[in-house]
Amino acid sequence: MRVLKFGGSSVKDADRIRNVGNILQSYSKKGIPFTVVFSAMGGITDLLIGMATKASKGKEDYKEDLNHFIQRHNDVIAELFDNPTYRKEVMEVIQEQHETLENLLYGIYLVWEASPRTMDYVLSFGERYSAFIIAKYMNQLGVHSEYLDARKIIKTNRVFGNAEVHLRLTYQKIADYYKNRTAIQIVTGFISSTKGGLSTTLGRGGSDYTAALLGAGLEADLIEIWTDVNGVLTTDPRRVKQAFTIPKMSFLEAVEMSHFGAKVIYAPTMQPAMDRNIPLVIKNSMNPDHSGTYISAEVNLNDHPVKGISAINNVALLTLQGNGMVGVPGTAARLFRCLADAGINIMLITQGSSEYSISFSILPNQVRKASKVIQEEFKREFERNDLDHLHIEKELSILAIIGDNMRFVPGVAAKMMRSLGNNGINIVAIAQGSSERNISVVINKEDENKALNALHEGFFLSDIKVINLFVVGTGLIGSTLIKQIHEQSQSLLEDRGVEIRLIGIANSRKMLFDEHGINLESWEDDLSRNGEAMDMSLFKKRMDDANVINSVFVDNTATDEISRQYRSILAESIHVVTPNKIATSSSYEEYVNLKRLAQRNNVTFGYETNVGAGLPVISTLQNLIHSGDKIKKIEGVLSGSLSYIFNEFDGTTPFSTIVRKAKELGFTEPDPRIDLSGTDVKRKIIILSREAGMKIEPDEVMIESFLPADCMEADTTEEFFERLQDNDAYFENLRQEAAKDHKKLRIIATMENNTVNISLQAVDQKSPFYSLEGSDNMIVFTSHRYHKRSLVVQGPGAGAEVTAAGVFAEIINIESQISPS
Ligand SMILES: NC(=O)C1=CN([C@@H]2O[C@H](COP(=O)(O)OP(=O)(O)OC[C@H]3O[C@@H](n4cnc5c(N)ncnc54)[C@H](O)[C@@H]3O)[C@@H](O)[C@H]2O)C=CC1
Ligand SMILES: N[C@@H](CC=O)C(=O)O
Repeated sequence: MRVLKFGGSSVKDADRIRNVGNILQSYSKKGIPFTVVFSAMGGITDLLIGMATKASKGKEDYKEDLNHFIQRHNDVIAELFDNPTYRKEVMEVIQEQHETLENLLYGIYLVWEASPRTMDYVLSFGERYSAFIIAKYMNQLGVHSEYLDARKIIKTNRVFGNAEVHLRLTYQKIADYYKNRTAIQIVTGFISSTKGGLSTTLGRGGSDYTAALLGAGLEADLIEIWTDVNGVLTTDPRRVKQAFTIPKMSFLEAVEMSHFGAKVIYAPTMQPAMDRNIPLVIKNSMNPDHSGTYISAEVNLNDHPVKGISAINNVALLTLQGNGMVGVPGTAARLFRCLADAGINIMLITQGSSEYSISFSILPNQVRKASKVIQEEFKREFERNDLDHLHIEKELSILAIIGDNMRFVPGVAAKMMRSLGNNGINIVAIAQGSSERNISVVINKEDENKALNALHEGFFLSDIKVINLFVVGTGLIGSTLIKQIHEQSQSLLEDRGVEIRLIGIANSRKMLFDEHGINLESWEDDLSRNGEAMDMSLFKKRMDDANVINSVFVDNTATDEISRQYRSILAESIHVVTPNKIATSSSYEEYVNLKRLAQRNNVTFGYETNVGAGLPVISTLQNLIHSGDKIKKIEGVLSGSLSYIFNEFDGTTPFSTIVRKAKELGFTEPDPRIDLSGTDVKRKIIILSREAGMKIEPDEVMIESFLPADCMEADTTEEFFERLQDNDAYFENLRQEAAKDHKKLRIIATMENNTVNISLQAVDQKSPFYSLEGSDNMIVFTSHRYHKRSLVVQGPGAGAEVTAAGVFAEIINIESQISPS
């Protein structure tokens, strides 16, 4: 025998009832013996409570609710019953019930009173209507069924509203009633009666309880709870899109999940089934082919250690602390006794072994009462300052990871903390029972979504890591980066299990957000058509509000308006990756602070492309330093554009034309004066010197300008080019002077003996810089370990493809940092 139970959502209208009818018909055809429990149609119980409450306050508009109630049922009957005989039969009975309910409510309205006893009777109408209508409908479908009012078989005490069942008597009555019955029994959920026949109700989760009682009384093989989701999910699917059905779980795991907000099953009411070891299955009436979740006593040691993650949204944490607690037996007992006496339910308790404080969480609406009873209980201790003030924190959430197998696996708690910590989520309190089936943390409510996603990714989706990008700057480097990500996204997913989602994008004019990911093909059109005006503080707010895990901010601009924001972005535990050199080459303090901030918040501050574009210059230097080497000298051609310009400058083409070409090829800065003035090289050598351990400020770099002064005085880029053209002869002269001695011109930056300088030099064939080509950079590190022969990094040091690829690589590398395993 199976017991099936359908909740209100499965029978909320005629369509849903037809759907349930099809399910039951197929069971009947397969010859599976079963009985079915029904809740009231979705929303009906609330409607009944509302109308009775209004009537008890003498409000006449209860009648509107009543009419709505009557109309909903009449409509369902009209839709379901095409057979006139059935329809007439049903309507006659229902009409009578309408009148009884109407009279009952009128009585409440007259006496201005609805006692819990009366209320239970009013509520019984909901289930009685639904089960009766469905029983008749099943007969119309040709399935021989009978309506069973559970008040005949479920007997309780007289605690109206939340009655306690006389189990033995009830089981006996169930067994007796079902003996020799051939028709399928269609039973009212939630309602019961006293031995004397007064209507009672079974409290929260009541229809599940009815199903469990029937299961136990009939010694059923299986109890099927039919709802509107595919079983118990790993977590709340409204918060975590990747949540999926847990195929199997133990009774105790189900109990833990239900305590922590999984609404699918109210496990305490399942006790009768658990006592008699009757498995349950949670299924979706809108998707009957889905196997749902099977819940039994069995614990499979091969199962994943964590089965589910649940959350209790909005709790308060109270902390009682003070020296007067240390080593004093009975403090905890007094605290929890006074709270229990006040009817305050405690959801989580934590106490450090120092015994200095006890923290516990309760619902926020109980804080005032809890505070009052604690003040009274510990009045003397507070007066004597043995206890500090009661500390109250609100706007918190409890998150719990749940699983039987956690107790066999070390490192689960560590993984939990790491997943949260890597996403900048502060843990206010931690609790783990010695059953090790549940580890709970208290966090700020505003972090709840992010935390659920971080944990879900950490425990269930370690095969796929999502990186959420916020990109500012869509010029040469920005647009090339997005193109590269688009081209590479499929293989990144397949080969590395990394999904890169572009959540926000902006240029100097517009910004656009989509938490599901901006289309990487049409982003340009979408941004210009649908984007809103760019405002960096709003961009940051949107980024904070999105509160997504593994967030990476990418600055592809050349402005300090954006780089000034890194501090606050890193402080929010958002990774920063940038080819923009302004922050790292500004004051030493800023450079150090940003690095520290990133470290403290466990995020990447990635600026490898600041020097040498896509070449591994900074990482090579960092590896030398981290492994204990000491840098004696850095010498380099650090500008890709200047390298290109001087490599091309052979007398056949004027200097200014080559500079224009360098800009067209994407080698120069957006403003080429930054390159030609030596500022870009200065920024790079500052960064390298700092990485090598030197505390250098920008004004300490000695730079020999090689540009005629009038060029630098140009107001616009175009004017700059014109003045450069006027000076073509000057540059040609410099070139010829060098060429006379078989030398080539190079801008070389040097750091040695705590001094840094940049100069235009004519180098001969013996110099490593002589044979550079294209936009080559060459950086020569001389160190304690590399003193006979230097370590050299050489290659193209500018250009959209190589630079964007360098930025891309830093983004991908963040994956290893977010990997929780
Ligand atoms: N071109 C190269 O080879 C290399 C460039 N870089 C760096 O890459 C960065 C980007 O260079 P490009 O793409 O060539 O520049 P670009 O001028 O082509 O693009 C800059 C982008 O930033 C946006 N932008 C400017 N100010 C903004 C603001 N206040 N708010 C929002 N967006 C703003 C612009 O709208 C534009 O989309 C620069 O910092 C440059 O130094 C670094 C290494 C190599
Ligand atoms: N403008 C820069 C580009 C890389 O930083 C250069 O010329 O090297």
